[in-house]
Amino acid sequence: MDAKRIAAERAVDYIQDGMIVGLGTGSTAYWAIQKLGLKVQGGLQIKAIATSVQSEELARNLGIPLVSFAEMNEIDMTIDGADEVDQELNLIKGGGGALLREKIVAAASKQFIVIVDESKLVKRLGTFPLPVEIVPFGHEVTIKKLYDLGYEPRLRKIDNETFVTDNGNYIVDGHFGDIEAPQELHNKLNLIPGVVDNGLFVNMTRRVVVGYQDGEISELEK
Ligand SMILES: O=C(CO)[C@H](O)[C@H](O)COP(=O)(O)O
Repeated sequence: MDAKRIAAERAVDYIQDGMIVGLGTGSTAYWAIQKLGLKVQGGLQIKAIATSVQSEELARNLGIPLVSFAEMNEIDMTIDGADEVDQELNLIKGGGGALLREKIVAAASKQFIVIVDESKLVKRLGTFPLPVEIVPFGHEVTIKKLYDLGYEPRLRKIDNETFVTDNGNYIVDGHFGDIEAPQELHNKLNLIPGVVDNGLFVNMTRRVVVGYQDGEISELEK
């Protein structure tokens, strides 16, 4: 079985009746939502809030009841993927462009479980290009300010069209080299006018479920 799927399905075992569940975005979260859908069809009583339009549609098609922040303000458990996980369980996320909603949902969650395959584990964050969500207005000057920070920002494009997030914003991707102080960098980036948020998730998760090619699973805890 796919290593991402193994991790995702293991994490879903933590979901219990009555919970409000945050649904992640991406190819690993896809498997968690699928498994959750099967459990709901089998009688599990939960309500969910999604981190993207894509995950919301998937959940709806599977019959998972959805809620919004207008109806509650705390999530019991969120399960989401990541692009990189370091030894402190800090993350880079946003490869799928959903980092802002993912961070809002993770920050509103009592527990935030991250699901990855082994390829996402790194000693230090920074090989994966860090996504930064920026507003379209003045994006040229925002990108210049990012460049001045030592970042080599590239406006994300899909099929030659500028990628637009579910929030109507743009994403830039770029390298900072090895990210030695993720919290510091996170704060610096978010202070730039025009930056909405960035893909660094520092000190947000205490549990990472890792799936391996050979079918093994491990859980990293903090
Ligand atoms: O942050 C994300 C989307 O914004 C994803 O969780 C991240 O990109 C990992 O994706 P995948 O599970 O497809 O490898």
